[in-house]
Amino acid sequence: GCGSSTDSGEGNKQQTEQQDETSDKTKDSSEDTDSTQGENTGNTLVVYYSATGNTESVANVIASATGGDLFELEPAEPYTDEDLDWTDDNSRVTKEYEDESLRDVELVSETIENWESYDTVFIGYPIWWGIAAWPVDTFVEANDFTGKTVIPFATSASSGMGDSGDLLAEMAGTGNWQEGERFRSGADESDVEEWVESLNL
Ligand SMILES: Cc1cc2nc3c(=O)[nH]c(=O)nc-3n(C[C@H](O)[C@H](O)[C@H](O)COP(=O)(O)O)c2cc1C
Repeated sequence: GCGSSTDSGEGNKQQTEQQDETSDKTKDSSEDTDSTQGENTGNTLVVYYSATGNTESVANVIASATGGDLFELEPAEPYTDEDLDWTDDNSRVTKEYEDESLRDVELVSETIENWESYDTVFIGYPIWWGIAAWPVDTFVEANDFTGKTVIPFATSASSGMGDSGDLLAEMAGTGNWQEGERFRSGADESDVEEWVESLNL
């Protein structure tokens, strides 16, 4: 079922400052990060969108392996099985694929509590038609990744990462984006763990 695990309370949207990369802001007067420091070497966040659970499984393994926090991106209007039927010319996902202007998927929440405290951000998604499932676009466009290491990951039936990571990096415009990794839909936990270890975070 769709995750109801985030009960961060609706309506506590922090202001998302939309900043162009020209502003060299050195002020950081807002020390509102509650004690997120501790246990781990760095603060890791695992953000993901998953329509049918495959990417979620990988995200869970990454979070366990890194001690990171999980955040599920939830479309305000969730995709039903019918919506996801790519064999149907009239399904929601097919229409969105064919008309880029329809891909602005509104999310339940696109801001993260204590965003400043994370220095490594994993971003996970299913591959749709060779690119990242577009619900993640909204998140990527809404946040400032300056100073963060960003590591994309994906699940797919057979396609590789393709340009999905590069396209997201372009959309973000900020952040130190890594190459990332694609896993098959039913990836073994051990494969994911090995990959995380290889990153030497
Ligand atoms: C609309 C749609 C398009 C897809 N396009 C591709 C594709 O281009 N290549 C591929 O290998 N798998 C494709 N798939 C399969 C998904 O990438 C795969 O099932 C993935 O693991 C789903 O992740 P999720 O369970 O987290 O949503 C597509 C699935 C859907 C629903």
